[in-house]
Amino acid sequence: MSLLTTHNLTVRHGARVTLNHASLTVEPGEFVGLIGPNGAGKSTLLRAALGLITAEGDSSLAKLSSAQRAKAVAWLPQAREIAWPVRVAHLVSLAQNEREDAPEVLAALARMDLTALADRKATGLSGGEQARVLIARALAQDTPLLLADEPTAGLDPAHQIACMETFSGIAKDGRAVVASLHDLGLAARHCTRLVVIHAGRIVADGPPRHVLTEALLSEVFSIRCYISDAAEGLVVQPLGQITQDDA
Ligand SMILES: Nc1ncnc2c1ncn2[C@@H]1O[C@H](COP(=O)(O)OP(=O)(O)OP(=O)(O)O)[C@@H](O)[C@H]1O
Repeated sequence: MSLLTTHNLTVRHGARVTLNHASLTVEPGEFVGLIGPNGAGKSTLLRAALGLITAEGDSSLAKLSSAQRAKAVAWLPQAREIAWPVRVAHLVSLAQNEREDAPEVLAALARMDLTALADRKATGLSGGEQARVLIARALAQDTPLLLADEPTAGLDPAHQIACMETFSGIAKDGRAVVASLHDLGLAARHCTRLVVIHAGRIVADGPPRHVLTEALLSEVFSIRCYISDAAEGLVVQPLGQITQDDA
């Protein structure tokens, strides 16, 4: 059974259409990377799919009551700053009725390399450490679906890889993750599927090898990339901007 279905999801901000008839179905086993330039509509799609902002069209999650939705989906928003001076373990345990010894809480802390920081005040951590705490809280919710808005932002390379491998593991377990991402290399290597948003529209949707072509990267991102199907997997490295002089 699909974990998320949107049909013709459309968002307007005043006269501007910021999400234009976005239709998407997410199945168990998928790790979907949402990619697109700044302002393309990635956060808008995630928030409209969750029912957090007013939208036309349908989303299977937006129809749920808040109690049903908390069981169906975990949500990691883009904002990462933690305002409450609570212990890290306590903040993560909020996803499990404040049971700090719940296996989901302990596993999430370990997965985000936070076990040694579990007794520290969350507000006293670095920006990247706070980001890992919020990812851990979303993981501890242990839902069939996780929606994450730029989960790897602010993380060092090792923790970015750990985050992507964790999400990949969730998909391999038969659940699903949809994450907006700016790092095309990480998206190419770890996602099972990429959905490209450009000016509010879904313009490509498929396996990374099919989606990440020179033509699409030029058209949507105005960049040149090195693309190689290496033994380790698909490698995509942005090389430079395409300017009007190159056209
Ligand atoms: N509350 C709002 N009022 C007016 N315009 C908005 C509002 N929220 C978003 N937008 C506009 O909607 C468009 C899509 O924004 P969105 O945040 O979805 O982009 P994004 O793809 O997530 O970008 P980024 O990569 O920069 O996070 C942008 O042009 C943005 O300015």
